Amino acid sequence: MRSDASEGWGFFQVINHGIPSSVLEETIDGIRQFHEQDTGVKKRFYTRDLRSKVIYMSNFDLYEAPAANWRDTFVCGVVPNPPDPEELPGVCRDIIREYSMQMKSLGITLFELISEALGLKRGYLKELVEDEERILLVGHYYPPCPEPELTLGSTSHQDDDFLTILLQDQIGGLQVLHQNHWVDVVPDRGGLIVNVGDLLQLISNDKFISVQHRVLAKREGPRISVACFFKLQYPKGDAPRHLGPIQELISEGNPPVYRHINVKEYFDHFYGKGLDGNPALTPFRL
Ligand SMILES: O=C(O)CCC(=O)C(=O)O
Ligand SMILES: [Fe+2]
Repeated sequence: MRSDASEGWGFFQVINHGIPSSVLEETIDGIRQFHEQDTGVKKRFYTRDLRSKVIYMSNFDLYEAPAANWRDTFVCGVVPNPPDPEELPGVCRDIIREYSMQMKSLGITLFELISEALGLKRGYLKELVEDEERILLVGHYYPPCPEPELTLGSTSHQDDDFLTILLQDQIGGLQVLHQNHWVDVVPDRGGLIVNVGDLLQLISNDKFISVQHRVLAKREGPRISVACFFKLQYPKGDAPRHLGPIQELISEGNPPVYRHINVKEYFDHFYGKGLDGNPALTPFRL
């Protein structure tokens, strides 16, 4: 595992993940094939309802964010309730199921390593999310852009999850903010990128930092990326689900940086503002 950690741990590249390169290539290919089908075929999956099991759309935050992004997106929740095979698009059905299984197992390993890095027992984070874990598979398609200086593939943002495992093709365009400079994440064939998200920043009390990232629009393309978001299920009903800095990480010398939040409150804030470039955790800082 390589990391860029001089400002807190926020961004890694995982190389020895054990996932066959053919699976990575077929996943990119499957998502590309989905997006390159006739509009009439894709229409069946089009919805702006983020609660749907399978979603095809452009800009989830079209009506909230200040600007639209130059990309289309396919989304499906793969854990805990994956769609029935026939609910998935035929062109990428099998590879989505295979890739999801690989992600679930890599996610467990990453949660174990991060628990240990925080000085906690290996199973700590896994137990914390047990029964509530939600993994979303998100397949982006960034078409070639005739005027890339006028727009972005994705506006600067931090992810609303614990961590995101990201697979990108060879086109490039992803950048992370490091010491106030945008740094290219150069595509590495066979490598997977791991971005720390807001929820891990919150519970680790800023030991891990949610990485700010964006995607440039490019004349070359299309660019395909597949992001797996490890998050919590959106709380249903009235029972609040609270999350705050892990007790074991708090001491007199290390006071909590965040208050305990209701997860619904965080998600409502994140989706209410869209990808507007502002950190979603700010209102929850003490
Ligand atoms: O396409 C990429 O490389 C990044 C995607 C991303 O940041 C996201 O889905 O949150
Ligand atoms: Fe992201």
